[in-house]
Amino acid sequence: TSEKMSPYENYIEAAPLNFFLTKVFGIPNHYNSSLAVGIKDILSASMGNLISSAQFNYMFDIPWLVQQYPEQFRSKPLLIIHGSQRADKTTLHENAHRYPNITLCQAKLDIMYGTHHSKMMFLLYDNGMRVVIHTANIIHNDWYQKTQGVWISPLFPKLASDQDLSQGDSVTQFRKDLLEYLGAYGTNKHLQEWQETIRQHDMSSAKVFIIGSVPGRHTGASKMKWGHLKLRKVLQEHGPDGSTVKDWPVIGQFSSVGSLGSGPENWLSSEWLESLSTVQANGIVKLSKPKLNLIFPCVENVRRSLEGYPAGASLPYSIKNARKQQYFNTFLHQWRAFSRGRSRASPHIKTYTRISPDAQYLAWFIVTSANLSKAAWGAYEKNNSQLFIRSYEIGVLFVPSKVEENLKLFNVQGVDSSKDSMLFPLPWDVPLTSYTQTDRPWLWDIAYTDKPDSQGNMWCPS
Ligand SMILES: O=C(O)c1cnc2c(C(=O)O)cccc2c1O
Repeated sequence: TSEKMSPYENYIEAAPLNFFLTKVFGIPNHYNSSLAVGIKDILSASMGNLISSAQFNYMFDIPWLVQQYPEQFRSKPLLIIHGSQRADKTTLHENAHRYPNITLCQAKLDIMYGTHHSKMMFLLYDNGMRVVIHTANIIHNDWYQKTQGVWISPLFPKLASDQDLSQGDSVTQFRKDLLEYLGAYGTNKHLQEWQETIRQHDMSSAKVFIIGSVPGRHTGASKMKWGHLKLRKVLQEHGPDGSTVKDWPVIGQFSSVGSLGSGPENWLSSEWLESLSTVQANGIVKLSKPKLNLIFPCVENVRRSLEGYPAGASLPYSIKNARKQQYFNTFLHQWRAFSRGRSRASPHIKTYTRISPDAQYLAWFIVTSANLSKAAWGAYEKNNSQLFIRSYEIGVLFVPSKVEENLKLFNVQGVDSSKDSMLFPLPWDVPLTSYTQTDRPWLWDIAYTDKPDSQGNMWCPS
C-alpha cells in the first residue's frame, strides 16, 4: 500500500463523522482542502487496492466514470445499478458495451414515475471494503461546480473465515439494514454476490443509520422499514428527548420538489413533518408541531451561481407543480453556504436536520438522495395502514449518541468548550436567509430573460 498518508486518513481526524462535500472548481482552495473530496479521491489507490466496485446511481456517463478510476483499476469488475428503461437503457448498454469488465443491472421499477435515485458505491479492496453514500450523479457536471454530500465509511475489515458471520454489525444495524435494502432489488446474481461480500465484512465501525426507500406499498412489519417511517422508527428509539428539542425547528434542504398536495396538511406538515419531529417515545410530552424551514434556491441564487442558469437544469421544480402549491413558498429560504465557500455552488445535496432555535446545536442530521417528494419519502394510504413509495433512495442519519456514547447533541458553530461536544460540518449557513419580497423559487421550465446570469446568458427552456 502507498506509504504516503492517503487523503482520507489526512481528513479522518478532522472528519470523525466521515461527512464530506464534493470539491468545487473555481472557489478558493481553502474550501476544497478539508472536509471536501473529489470522485478521484474516493476512487484513489490511497483508499485501498481496488479489486472490484459497484456504482448505484440515476445518471451515468460511463466513459467519464472509467476515467475517474486510477489507470490500474480501470479494468477491475464494475457493476452498474441503474433504473434506466427503454431508449435510456439501450444507450447505457451501448456505452458500456466496449468495457468487458462492466456489468449492468437494471433495478426493477414497476411503479409509475418511480426512479432509481440512490447514489452509492461499494469499493472492495484486498484488505477490506468501503461503502460510500452520496448525492451526485456519475456525470462530470455533478462533481464540478455544485454542492454535493458524501459519506465515506471507515475501512470495513474482512471477517476471518472462521468468524461467525453474525458478528460484525454496528450499534446502528448498518450492515443488516444495508442487506435488507439490497434484498429489495430482488434476485440479481451480481447483486447477490455483493450481498455475500457485505456479509463477510465487519461493519461494526459504522456509526450512521441507513434511511432507505424502495418502491412498493409497504404494510405490516415492512411499513416502518422505509422512507419517512423508518426515520420515525429510528427517532422513536434513538432520537432526542422531547424536553430537549421542544420547539426546535426542522430544516429540509433539497434540489427538487414534488407535488405535495393542495395544502400543508395533505402531507408536508402532517405525516412528513410528524416523522421528522419524532422524539424518543418515552416522553409523554405532547409536543406542538415544530416550525418547518425549507431551503431551496431562488431564481437569483441560480442566476448568480458559478454555472449560471444551467445550474437549474439539475433543479427540476416544474411550474405545473409550483402553481398547485403556492403555500410551499412560505416555508422557503435561500441557498447560502458562505461558511463552506459554496454560496455560488448550486445545491444538488439533500439534507434534513433538527436544529436549536439559536442554531448552536443539532439533534440529528441526514444526508440523502431523497428530495422533498412523496415519491421519495412515501405517503400513507388506506387509512395509514400502508406507505406508498415510488423510488429507490438511500441516505445516512447521524445521531449524536451513536457517534459517541454520551454525546447528546452536535455543535454547529463555535465549539462548546465542554468536553462532550462535537462540531458538525453543516453544508449551509445558519441562521437561514429568507427570500426577499421579489424572490421566487427556481422553476426549471419557465424563461428568465430580464437579467443575464453569471455567464452572461438568459434561460429560455424549450
Ligand atoms: O440526481 C438525480 O437523481 C436526478 C434525478 N432526476 C433529475 C431530473 C428528472 O428526473 O427530470 C431532472 C434533472 C436532474 C435530475 C437529477 O439530478
